Amino acid sequence: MKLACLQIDIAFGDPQANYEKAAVWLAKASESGCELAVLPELWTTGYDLTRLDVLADKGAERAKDFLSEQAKKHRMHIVGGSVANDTGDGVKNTMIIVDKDGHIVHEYSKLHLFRLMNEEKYLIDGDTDGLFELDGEIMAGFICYDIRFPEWFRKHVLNGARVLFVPAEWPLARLDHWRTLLIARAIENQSYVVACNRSGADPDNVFAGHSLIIGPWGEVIAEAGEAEELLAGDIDFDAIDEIRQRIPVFEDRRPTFY
Ligand SMILES: NC(=O)CCC(=O)C(=O)O
Repeated sequence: MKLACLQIDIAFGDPQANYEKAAVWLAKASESGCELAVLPELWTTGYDLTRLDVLADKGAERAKDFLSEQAKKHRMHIVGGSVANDTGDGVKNTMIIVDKDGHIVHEYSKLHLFRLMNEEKYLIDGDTDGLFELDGEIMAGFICYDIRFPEWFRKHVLNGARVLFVPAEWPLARLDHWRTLLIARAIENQSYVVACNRSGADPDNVFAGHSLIIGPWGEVIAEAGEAEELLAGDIDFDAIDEIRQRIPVFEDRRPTFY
C-alpha cells in the first residue's frame, strides 16, 4: 500500500485557509498514486486553544463532510489527522478516519492530554480506543503525546493492529524524543508506524516536521525534513509476518508476570 503523510504548515486559528490547503495536498497525494493519506493533529485550527469557543467544529461535522467528499473524489482512504470537535460537553481532539468510498470508519479522541501545551485547560479527553479496519487490515490511530504511553500502543497491537498512525503537532525542541519514541513503538510492536507531524510555527512553538514512515524492524522507510513536504512510502504487510516469525515476541510474552 502506498501512503503519504501531508506534512503541512497550519494557519493559526484559520480553518478556511487550512481546508483550502488540505484540499490541494490531498489532490497531490492522489496524483502521486497514494492509496491512503494522513493529515497532522489539529490541522483545521492549530493550537489556537483560547478561541476554541468560536473555532471548534460542532460534532466535527464540517471535517467529516470534507474528508468524506475528498476521499470519494480521490478514491483514497484518509486518516484525517485530528480536529477540535465541539461535543456539546466539551471540546475533544478527534481523529476521523474515512475509507475511499467516503464512509466514516472510526473516530478516536486523544486519550492523553498534554499539559505542556495547556490541553487539559481547554480540551476533554477521549474514552474510546483507536482501532479500525481498512482493506481488511486492522490498524490503529494515536495522537501525538500518546506515543509516550507504550501500554496504549501495546493494547491495540494485542487486539490485532499492525499499522499505527500518529498525527502530531510535535515541537522541534523535542525532535530527538519524537524520533526515538516512534522507532521504539515500531520495534517493540513489530508494526508499521506512520507519523505525520506539521511544519512551521505558531505563537508558542516551532514544530519539528520530520514525519516518519517506519517499518516493523524499526527501519526508517521515509523521513521528511522540517519544511512542508508530501512524504510518501510503501508498506508491505508480508514483512510484518516475516519479522514476527524471526523474533516471536508475541509468543514469548509472559503476561502472568505483568
Ligand atoms: N501535541 C502534543 O501532544 C505534543 C506532545 C509533545 O510535544 C511531547 O513532548 O510529548
